[in-house]
Amino acid sequence: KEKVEITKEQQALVKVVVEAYNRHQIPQDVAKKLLQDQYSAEENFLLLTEMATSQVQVLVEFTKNIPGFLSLDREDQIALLKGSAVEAMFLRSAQVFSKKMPNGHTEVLEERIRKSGISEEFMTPMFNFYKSIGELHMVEEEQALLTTITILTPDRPYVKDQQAVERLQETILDVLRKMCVLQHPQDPQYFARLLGRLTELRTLSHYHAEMLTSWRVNDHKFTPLLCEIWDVQ
Ligand SMILES: O=C(NC1CCCCC1)[C@H](C1CCCCC1)n1c(-c2ccc(-c3nnn[nH]3)cc2)nc2ccccc21
Repeated sequence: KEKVEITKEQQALVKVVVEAYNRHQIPQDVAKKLLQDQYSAEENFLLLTEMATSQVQVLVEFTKNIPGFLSLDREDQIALLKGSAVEAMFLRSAQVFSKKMPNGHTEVLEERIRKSGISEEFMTPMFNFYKSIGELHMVEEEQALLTTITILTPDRPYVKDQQAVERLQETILDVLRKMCVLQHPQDPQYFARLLGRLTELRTLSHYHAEMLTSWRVNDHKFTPLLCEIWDVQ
């Protein structure tokens, strides 16, 4: 039985990433807001674009704390941010949805999202993903490292030096693998299941452009930042 241990520098890396991940989190208030009131499709679409815009800004700040990210080619940094923004948004949404809430609140939140204005056909894949993330009961280190692995995906469009990104991603994968073994000794497949969610996440994000245009609102207005990142308008 191999003795798995996390080295001193791996511990330091996790600390930096988790602190940055927690520091750069948009206020949890989107769930609270949704639980407080029922909004019209127009108001919900506006809320989504506001939350998504602030999350992209937060993501940019977060990546500055990923060891090695700022040493990448500057255009590659942009390509990685652009390529992972939608996945990071759904991953964050899944984490917000899976947060422990008082009895019945998750059901209300689900209902509010189902009635928010998104077209019905996307509900199943979206909630299947949210529930599959929830079932993992990820600790915050796993959430932060999984988001980092998503950002450091070498085969995003327009990335020139894929090897450099691969090296950074492998560093994170290695420490996440060890953490999973230590955190879930009874479940040797846990790390593999965690990575399997990234495949589900990529599939879900393929629907994104269609999801946006399918919102039952008269005018799909986006912020300039979202036009850049989401390739809309
Ligand atoms: O605000 C939100 N998500 C933010 C969470 C934090 C990071 C940035 C995004 C939206 C809510 C907006 C208002 C109407 C209800 C959904 N949201 C979504 C969600 C729904 C549809 C699309 C989408 N994408 N393209 N078309 N529709 C994206 C995300 N899933 C959520 C699960 C839990 C809590 C909020 C959730």
